[in-house]
Amino acid sequence: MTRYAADVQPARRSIWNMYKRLWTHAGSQWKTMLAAAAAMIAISLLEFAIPQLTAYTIDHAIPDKRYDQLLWIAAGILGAALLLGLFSYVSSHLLSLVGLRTVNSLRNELYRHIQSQDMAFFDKTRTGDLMSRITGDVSILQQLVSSGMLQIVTEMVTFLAIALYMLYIDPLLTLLMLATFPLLFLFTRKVGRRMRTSFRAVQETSAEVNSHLQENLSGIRLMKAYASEPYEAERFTARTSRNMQASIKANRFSSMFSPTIDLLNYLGMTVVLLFGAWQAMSGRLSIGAIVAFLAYLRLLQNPVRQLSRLMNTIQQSAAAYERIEEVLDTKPTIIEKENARALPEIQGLVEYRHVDFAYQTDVPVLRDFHLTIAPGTMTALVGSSGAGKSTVAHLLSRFYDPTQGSVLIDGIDVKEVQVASLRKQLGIVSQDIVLLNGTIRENIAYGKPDATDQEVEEAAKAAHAHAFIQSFPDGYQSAVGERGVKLSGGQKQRLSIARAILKNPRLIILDEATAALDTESEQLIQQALSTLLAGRTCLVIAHRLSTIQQADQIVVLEQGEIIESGTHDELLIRHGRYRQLYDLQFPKGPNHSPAHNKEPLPSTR
Ligand SMILES: Nc1ncnc2c1ncn2[C@@H]1O[C@H](COP(=O)(O)OP(=O)(O)OP(=O)(O)O)[C@@H](O)[C@H]1O
Repeated sequence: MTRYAADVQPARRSIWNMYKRLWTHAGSQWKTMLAAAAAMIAISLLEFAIPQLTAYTIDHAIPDKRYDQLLWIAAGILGAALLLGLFSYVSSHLLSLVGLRTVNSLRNELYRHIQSQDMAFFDKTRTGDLMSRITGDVSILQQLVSSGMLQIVTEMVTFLAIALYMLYIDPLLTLLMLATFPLLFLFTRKVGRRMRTSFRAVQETSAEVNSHLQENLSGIRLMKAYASEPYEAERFTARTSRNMQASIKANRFSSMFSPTIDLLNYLGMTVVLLFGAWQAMSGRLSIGAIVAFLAYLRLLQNPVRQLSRLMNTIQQSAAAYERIEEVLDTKPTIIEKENARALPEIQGLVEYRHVDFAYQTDVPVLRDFHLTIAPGTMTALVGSSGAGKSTVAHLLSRFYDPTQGSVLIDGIDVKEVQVASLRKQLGIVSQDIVLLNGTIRENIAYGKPDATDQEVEEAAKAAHAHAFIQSFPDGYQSAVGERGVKLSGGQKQRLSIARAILKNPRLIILDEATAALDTESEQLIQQALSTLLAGRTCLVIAHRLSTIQQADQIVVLEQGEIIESGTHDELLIRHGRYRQLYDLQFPKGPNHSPAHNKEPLPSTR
């Protein structure tokens, strides 16, 4: 299971941290909380008043045969009951309001924090696990805020008030009764810890189920293509079983809790009854007083019972909070400098200065990578799979930072500028095309949300996408399903090119698609790319050499090192690795290759 922070906080500290964090989100609602607290105090007062009326009836109204008072007493009890109902409604409504708002605010903080993480974080984190932290774990905290935060305080106040009153009435009896409370405290502490561990296991296994589900459903085509449904069902069942076992264990603890508290409470009641009866027999206590005392005892035990029930919520919340805090404690390594300035409008000079890079510290991916790309020219990176081509592009977008050396745009180190100002000026067309749920228009305008309809249409025309978009009944307003399943591969690519054309960046990173398309679609895409690349600085990660022959510079990369570079013609003459790759792709020369039926990317010089 993923642990993000160095380690999990010790038990008590994380409860304290949890309250502190919740307070930062709930603090602004202090007025609502105050109103809820007032309603809860009113409830306590009314609960205190009702036994007083009972005691009065038994001790005075009945012996004195005060028929005239019965109606008043009944009215008093009913009135108090009505008010009790009203205040209960008010307090529970206000508390759930505070809970929902707090949790909403915490969820948004968590989302923003996750968004601010660097790519290295997302490389090692499962999406389903994050989703379950943002949804499931945060929701668990809502229960605590709604029913717990304030209730804890009011129950304690009620407890103290009643205990003081009883001490005043009969100190000895009260002390005897309170003797069971240390036992309660010890029990709660001991079981509480074990409860938290078992709740944590429940939440972790449930995150496992979520992750598995998320990965499985988004790979549903693969699963069906390989007819692996029974295998996947079995793997899913294994995860749900682990979750069920963990829940059963956690339930065993929480089910044990209430009966034990009740047993200890009955112990207290037995003491009161026996001692009180003995005192009444010796004439030191009235019957009414014993009845009232027993009623108060119930009231005194109520907060204890509530607190013990709350213990469940607190431990479950603490376990959930630990998982939330682990994410909140992670610090991105790609951090903007405090005085970072916005990257000025770029001309397009790109320099890699002696760059070393590793995803994991012990596996170097780029070694002394040194490259200059002049403004408005096209540089193509070629090399075997895994040579480090995409990594070179990632460093330019500052998805990662070099371990040595630097990456500069127009002479400015990308580490010195605000990340957003850098990425706003980059256009990335990747082979892994992501279309978001929304309309075609929204997808094209993703990099420029304020674009006019005309601008969107022009970009689509330039990307040869306008015709197919118009053929849909809803045109630009057509919805694109999850990952654009309603579009063909070539159509998706043209949409992503239209998106980049509309953004109009000076610098383009093009991760060429490897998947072969039919000739017509391929030609349309190459034409769209010609429009996109013309006049801009382009870094092309090339898989097919047919498309880059006009590049101003071709860089051959092997195992993270540049082994040769030059123009297509220069490299062919050199008879090195490029020539080797070229001969592999075009065994009988480019004109005989089926792959060559494509328009080469333009020279941008
Ligand atoms: N996110 C990552 N975390 C760890 N290692 C990675 C990550 N991305 C790539 N690598 C490793 O870095 C090396 C270079 O990968 P890169 O994707 O840059 O190669 P590439 O030349 O673009 O390959 P391809 O042509 O197959 O796309 C590979 O060994 C790869 O396994």
